Amino acid sequence: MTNLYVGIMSGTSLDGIDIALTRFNAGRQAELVDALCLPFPVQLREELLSLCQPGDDELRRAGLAGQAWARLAADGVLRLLRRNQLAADQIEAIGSHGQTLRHHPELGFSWQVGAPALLAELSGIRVISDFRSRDLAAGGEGAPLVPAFHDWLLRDNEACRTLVNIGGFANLTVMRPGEPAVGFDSGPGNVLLDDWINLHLGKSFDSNGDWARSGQIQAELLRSMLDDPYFHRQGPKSTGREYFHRTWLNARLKQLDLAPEPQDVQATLLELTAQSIAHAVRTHAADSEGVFICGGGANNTRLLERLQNLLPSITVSTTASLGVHPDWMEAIAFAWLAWRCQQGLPGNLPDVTGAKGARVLGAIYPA
Ligand SMILES: Nc1ncnc2c1ncn2[C@@H]1O[C@H](COP(=O)(O)OP(=O)(O)OP(=O)(O)O)[C@@H](O)[C@H]1O
Ligand SMILES: CC(=O)N[C@H]1[C@@H]2OC[C@@H](O2)[C@@H](O)[C@@H]1O[C@H](C)C(=O)O
Repeated sequence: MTNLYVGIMSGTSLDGIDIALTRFNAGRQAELVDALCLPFPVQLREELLSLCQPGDDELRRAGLAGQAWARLAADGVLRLLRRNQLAADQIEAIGSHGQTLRHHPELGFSWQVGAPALLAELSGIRVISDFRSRDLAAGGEGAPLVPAFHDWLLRDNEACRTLVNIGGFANLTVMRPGEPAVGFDSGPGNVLLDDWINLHLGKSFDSNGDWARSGQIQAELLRSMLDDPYFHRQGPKSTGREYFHRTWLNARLKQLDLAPEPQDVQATLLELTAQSIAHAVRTHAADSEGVFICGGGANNTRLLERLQNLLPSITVSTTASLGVHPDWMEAIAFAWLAWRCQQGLPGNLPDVTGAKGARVLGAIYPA
């Protein structure tokens, strides 16, 4: 056994496919051997984004987009193997999340495309996929799943520690000594920020939060957004593009009869992300010795500054200070979920997702 696993994640930001080659051992260690990110070709990104909303001929288009996703992922896996001089049969399994097109825990399903059988065929490696549906079948949200990995790898037995993954959406993991971990999606992370800057400046994201920094926070708009019941609901809870989207923002601008400068809206959206995370930390993790950020949002210096400001008594840093590169945490987590499945071990935390019990997650597509 090589204990080598590949984790593949492409999240709700739709920026690209993250692939992490990882070695696990029973000593609760995850060694990141190598990783890469494959940006989506523009057409595939647009198609996947469009498939996140109801549209024409969706089933055929989703079938094709899933295959294109698998071909791109397989190229990345093979590239990673080549540059590490590894053969396919040296990899125990790939853990592939796929691309979420719909997340409806209230209806009992969460749907990811990513043609896992094709990925197994093209890579010659066993693929484990469809990680969310067993948790949903057991009455859970099917998300967030990464808290189980955070808990396995980064729990501190002496002090309360909080991890926040800021991707398209943001999720929290609170680990308090002697207690089960708490975790949930706090709300939007970068998704509204990316959409707004794309609409006004044609950029895919607001590098370092510089554009947001140039604007003025609009108090009335911020209050109206923070009033949304999602932020006040108790967990288990998870969310997605079905709920927080451009129309959600536009409805508030319209209702308040506001037409702020675009950079003021960007500043307010960044503040929404920061305040919703800070609220979740204050409510569930006020005694944390530290808040550690991972995901693409860890690169947004303005967002980190605002979080530190809103949480003056807690040190805010990134998971780099815990030895895990913030950009690869989620991909490593999906390698870990494959490792758990291979061993017949549960991948979910029922206290986090709300499932009736711990379940082995994933469907296996042999090599
Ligand atoms: N230098 C940067 N400055 C500001 N924001 C950044 C920077 N780098 C990345 N980001 C943000 O991070 C996002 C990507 O984050 P990530 O890859 O963690 O998302 P994801 O995995 O798609 O999302 P999710 O965790 O919701 O599934 C980008 O869309 C962008 O908004
Ligand atoms: C349905 C879905 O794809 N949800 C993502 C999304 O991105 C962040 C947050 O919303 C989280 O719930 C989840 O991803 C991570 C990997 C998770 O399940 O932990």
